[in-house]
Amino acid sequence: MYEQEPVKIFIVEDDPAYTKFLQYVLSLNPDFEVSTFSTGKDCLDNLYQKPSIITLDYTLPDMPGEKVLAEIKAFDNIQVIIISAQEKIGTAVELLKLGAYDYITKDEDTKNRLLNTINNARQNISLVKQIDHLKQEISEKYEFDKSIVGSSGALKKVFALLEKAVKTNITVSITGETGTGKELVAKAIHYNSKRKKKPFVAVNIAAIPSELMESELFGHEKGAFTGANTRRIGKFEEAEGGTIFLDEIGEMDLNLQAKLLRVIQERELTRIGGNDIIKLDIRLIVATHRDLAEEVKKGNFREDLYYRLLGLPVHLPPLRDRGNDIVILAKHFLQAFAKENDLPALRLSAEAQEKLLSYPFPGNVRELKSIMELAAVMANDNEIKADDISFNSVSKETNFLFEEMTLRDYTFKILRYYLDKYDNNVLQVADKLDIGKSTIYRYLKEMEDEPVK
Ligand SMILES: Nc1ncnc2c1ncn2[C@@H]1O[C@H](COP(=O)(O)OP(=O)(O)OP(=O)(O)O)[C@@H](O)[C@H]1O
Repeated sequence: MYEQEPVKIFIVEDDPAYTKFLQYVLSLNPDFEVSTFSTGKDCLDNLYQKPSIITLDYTLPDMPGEKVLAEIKAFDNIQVIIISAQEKIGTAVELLKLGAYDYITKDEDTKNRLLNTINNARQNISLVKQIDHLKQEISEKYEFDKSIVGSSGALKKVFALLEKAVKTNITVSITGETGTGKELVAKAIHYNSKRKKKPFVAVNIAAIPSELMESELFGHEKGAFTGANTRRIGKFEEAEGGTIFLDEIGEMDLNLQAKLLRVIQERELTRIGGNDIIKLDIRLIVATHRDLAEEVKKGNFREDLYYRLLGLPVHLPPLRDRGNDIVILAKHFLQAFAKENDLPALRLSAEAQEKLLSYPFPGNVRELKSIMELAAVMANDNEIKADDISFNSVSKETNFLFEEMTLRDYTFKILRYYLDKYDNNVLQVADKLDIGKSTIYRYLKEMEDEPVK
């Protein structure tokens, strides 16, 4: 957790004897590189040396302590430890408010307290650096064209909408089958927007029991209901300043829909069991695999909420409608998998590509990703062959059942498939399906009267 390089510390102190004492205390740790200054001005003039920590005597001859502190903090986020001859709680509180890291009085315990405080400050510096680094990494990771792979016309339309979405605070409603990248798109919007330094909070409405959902979203006060032993901050408050992503919004029960509507209309909430009104500054992104307009018609979704949430609608097409994106994504996942696992680069043979292109991917991009990872493991050399690609049986079944038709329509579909396959040879088809010829003719007549969807 500690940085490897020496920690640069400035001692700012006008009493030469105390300077010597502090210098001695800090020299006990070989990681510290200490410089001393006897005036505020001297310290400020040397900030370009970028110290990590400054111990600042509160009463300097040339400038008031608060002023030196304010100028240091304005220069950079340096940890300042105030060292003062008197213990004045009011002053200490003021200085902490101004951004001082700690306040230590000159007494016999100064040595231990100082070393402790410096150690804590070092951890703090290291954490702040790590967080900055991670934030930077995340926003690079979510650059649109780096994170959302594909170049089909269908996806280009999505990119154009995303470019618009990031410029404003408009609510975005994302639709698409499972695994089409709805959450990925929501994150990409957040990390490319002005809110990127603030939290992105995702809530899957389908994953939380409805009786817990209100408290999950809006929080509760201590004692609001049996079991509410402490105050709890809800996801909306957690996302303050940032983005809240409500996944599977179509699964929210009607009761809560009314409460959600109020919160987004007013942009404020009250925790369960509380009275305080909490103002919200959040961006809302919702997603669903359902046709919400249809759910409104069926009475499962409030119409007023539907219009509130619609905002900028972004539809993610199923993978089977994205043409060559299947191959581009397959190669992308192979490359990522090889990199993660220190494997040599993996090629995708022409037959393997063909096999992928002929499959309808009911699980969309998520399914393609796991298929490619398995293929990378199964491959005998650096080339993925058609045989290395296996569509798991669950998917085959779902694929077959995917369109959710009536049994009658399934029968017709199967019949049409076999007739195509056997060049309309009714005798052969009757044999394969183990039904009579006349049954086939009867079905064909029915199909003519009412064509298969
Ligand atoms: N265009 C894409 N480029 C790269 N990776 C993608 C793309 N689309 C989806 N993925 C990856 O596929 C997986 C599934 O995506 P995601 O979880 O965003 O889908 P979803 O639509 O939210 O799924 P669900 O509806 O089941 O929650 C993730 O690992 C995601 O990173």
